[in-house]
Amino acid sequence: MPIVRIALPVPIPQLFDYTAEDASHEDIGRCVRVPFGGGEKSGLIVDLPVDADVDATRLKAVRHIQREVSPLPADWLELAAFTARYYHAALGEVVALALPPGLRRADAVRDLAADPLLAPSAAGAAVLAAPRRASRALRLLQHLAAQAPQRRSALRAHADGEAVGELLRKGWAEVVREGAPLVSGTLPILTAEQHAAVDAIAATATGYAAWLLHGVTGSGKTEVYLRLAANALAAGRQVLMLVPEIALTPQLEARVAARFAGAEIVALHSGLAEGARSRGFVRALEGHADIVLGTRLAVFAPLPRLGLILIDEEHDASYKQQEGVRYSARDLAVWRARQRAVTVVLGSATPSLESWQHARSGRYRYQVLSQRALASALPEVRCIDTRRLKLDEGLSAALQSAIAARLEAGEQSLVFLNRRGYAPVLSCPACGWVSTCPHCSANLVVHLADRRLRCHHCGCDGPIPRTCPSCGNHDIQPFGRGTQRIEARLAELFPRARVLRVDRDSARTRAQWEALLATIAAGEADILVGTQMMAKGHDFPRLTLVGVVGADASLHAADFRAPERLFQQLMQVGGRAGRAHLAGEVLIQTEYPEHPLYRCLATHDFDAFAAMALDERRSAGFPPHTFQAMLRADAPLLQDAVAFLREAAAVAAGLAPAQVHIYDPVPMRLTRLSRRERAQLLVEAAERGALQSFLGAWLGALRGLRTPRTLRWNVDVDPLEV
Ligand SMILES: Nc1ncnc2c1ncn2[C@@H]1O[C@H](COP(=O)(O)OP(=O)(O)OP(=O)(O)O)[C@@H](O)[C@H]1O
Ligand SMILES: [Zn+2]
Repeated sequence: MPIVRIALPVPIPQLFDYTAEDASHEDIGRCVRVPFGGGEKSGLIVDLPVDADVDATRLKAVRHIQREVSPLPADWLELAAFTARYYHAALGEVVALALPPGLRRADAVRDLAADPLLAPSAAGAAVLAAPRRASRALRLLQHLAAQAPQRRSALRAHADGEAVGELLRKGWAEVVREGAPLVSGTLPILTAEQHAAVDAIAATATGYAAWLLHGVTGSGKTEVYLRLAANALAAGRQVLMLVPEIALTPQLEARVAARFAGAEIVALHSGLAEGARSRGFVRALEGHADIVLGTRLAVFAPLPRLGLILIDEEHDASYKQQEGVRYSARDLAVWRARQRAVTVVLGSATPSLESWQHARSGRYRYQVLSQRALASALPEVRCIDTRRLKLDEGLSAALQSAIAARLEAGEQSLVFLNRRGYAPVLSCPACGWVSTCPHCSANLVVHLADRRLRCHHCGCDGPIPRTCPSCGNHDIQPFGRGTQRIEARLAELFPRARVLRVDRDSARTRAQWEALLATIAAGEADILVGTQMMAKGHDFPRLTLVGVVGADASLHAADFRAPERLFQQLMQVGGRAGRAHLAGEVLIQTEYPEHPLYRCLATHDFDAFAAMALDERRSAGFPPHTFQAMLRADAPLLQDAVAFLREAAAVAAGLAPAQVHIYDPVPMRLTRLSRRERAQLLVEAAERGALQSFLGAWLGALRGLRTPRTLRWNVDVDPLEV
C-alpha cells in the first residue's frame, strides 16, 4: 500500500508516515486529515516514500485527502522547506502558518467559481437617482457606482461588503461581460524620475533582479508599482504585492482595484474570514488571481504565473512575524523572487539599513525618486528647543500658534505622539504608589475615554481607583501624556476646531478606521492627534503641519535599532505634510535640537543618517555587519528561564566554531509578560552560513535537553528586537 509522508503542525522537526490506499505522486502537495494520538490532525503530503521510517505494518491510514483543489506545486513546497530550514522551525508548523486554516483542515472549498465583474444595473441607477433612506446596500451601490466595474471579491472587501448578495438579489447590480479593459481610469503622466524608474526596472523584468526603490515621501512610488504591475499583467503574469498592514491601507486596495478593473485581485491577510482566505488562496494557486495583495503571510501565496513582487514600505517591522515561526516576509520575498527568477521591488522613503546596505554593495539595484510627484518640495523641518520653554500639557507656544495659523487657513494639522491612552501611569504623590500591571513588568496606562487602567502588553484592565489603593489618598494623579490627554488639551485650546484622535483605541475595527480616514479625507477634521498609525503611507492633500511631541524618549532607548526606527518614523510622519499643492512644515519639539538624528531629518538627508548609523553598527559589530539569532525562554520563575539559557550556553560552547559568539543570558527588558518571566541569549556571527550551521547543531542538542514542564523556548533568526 502506498505510504505518504506528512508534515504535521507539531513543534519537532519530524515528518510522519501514513498509508493511503489510493495515493499517487499526484497527491504530493495535498492537504490531509490523519489520526494522531487520540485525535486527528491535518497536514500536508510532502513525499511518497518507497519505504517508511518505521515498521510499515504499524502505520495508520490517512482519513481524508483534499482532492477538490490542485495540489501545492513543488516550488511552494521548496519555499515552505526553506522557511523551515532558515528559521529553524518544523515544516509542519510552517505549513500550518502558510495555509489558510480551512484548506489545511482539508475542508471543502466552496464558491470557487470565477469572481464576476459587477456594475450597477439600470434598476440600480434608478435607485441612485431617487432619494432614499441610507442603508448598507445603498452605500455599497454608491461605492460601486463610483468605481464600476468591480470584482465581487473587491466589493465584498468594502466596509459594507456584506450587502453584495442583497445588491444582486435586488437587481441593483449586474454581472458585466468579461473582456473589460485590464487597465482603467485615466493614468497620470509620470514624472521624469518615475519614468526612469519604471524603464530601468522593466528592463530587468526577464529574470531575477532585486531593486531598492528609494523614493522620498510623496514621490509617487505607488504609481511606479502600478505601472510595473500593468506590464506584468499584460505579459500574462501574476503580481504579488505586499503591504505592511492591510487594515491600514484600504486606500491602496481601492486604488489597485480601480486601476485594474479587468484583473482578478485577491486580498490575503489574517483579518479575512476563513472562507474568503481559502478561496483567495485557491484562486491564486490555480492561476486565476492576477494580483495578490496582502500582508506578510501573503508571501506564502502559491502563484504559478508569478511575474513580479512588490514590497511597499519594505522597512516596516510588521513584515517580521514576532511569534511562532519568526519569519521575515520581506526576506522570504527576495528569496522567492530568486527562486522564481522574477523581479522584486522593495520600496520605501526610509529603507531598512539592511536593504540600503545591499543597494550600496550592489547586491540590490538602486533607483531613487528624489522629488515629490505633486508638491514642489519636501516639508520644511524645524526643531523647537523646549529646554527653556514652559509647555502647556506638552505643547509649546510655537506649536500652538502654528496650529492656529493652519486653522485660520483652513488646513489640517497632525500632532504626532507615539503613545496612546491618557497618561502612561497613575500615581500617588503622597506615598509613591504607581499603577503597575499584576501580570507584567509594566505600568498600567490611564485610559480616560473609557475610565479604565489598562496594560498595553497583556491587555488586562480594571477601573480607575478613586483613592490611592495603598494609602487612601484622594489626590492621585495621571502622570505623563498620551494621545487622549493631548487631544483633550487641544480641544480646550481650540474650542472651534474639530479635533480627531487616530490611534488603536479610536480605530479598533477596520470599519472604524475607514470611517476615520474618510472623515480626514473629506476635510471634516482640523487637528489630528495620532500615533504611528498615522505615519504610514497616507496621502491627505490638506494636511500641511506635523508637530512631533515626546520623540526624545526614543533617542536613548537601549535597542541598537531604536535610532533607525525613530528616524524612519519621524521622516515618514513628517512626510504626511504638504504632499499636494500646499507647502508643508514639520515642527519637532525636543530638548536635543543639535542631535545628529534631528539634523539629518531637517535636511531630509536619509543617506547621511544611514551612513552614520551603519558606521556605528560596524564599530559595535551589529547587523547588517553581523548576523544574529536570539534564543528566548520563558517560565513562571525567572531562575528557570535563566538556568535553561545557561545550560544552552554551555552546550553552545562545546559546539560553536570560533567565529560564532555566544553572549550571556540576560532577562528581557520587559521581563515579565502575562505572568511569565522571560530571558534571552544572543548569538552572533560574521557570516550567515556559520550561524546557520551552528544553529542547526545547537537547536538539535537543545531539543534533547530535559527541561521543566512549564518552560518554553524559541529561537528568532535575524531578530528585530534585541
Ligand atoms: N505622475 C504623477 N502625476 C500626478 N500625481 C501623482 C503622480 N504620481 C503620484 N502622484 C500623486 O502624488 C501623491 C503621492 O504619491 P504616493 O502616495 O504614491 O507617494 P509615495 O511615494 O507612496 O509616498 P509615501 O512613501 O510618503 O507613502 C499621490 O497623491 C499620488 O496620487
Ligand atoms: Zn500586563
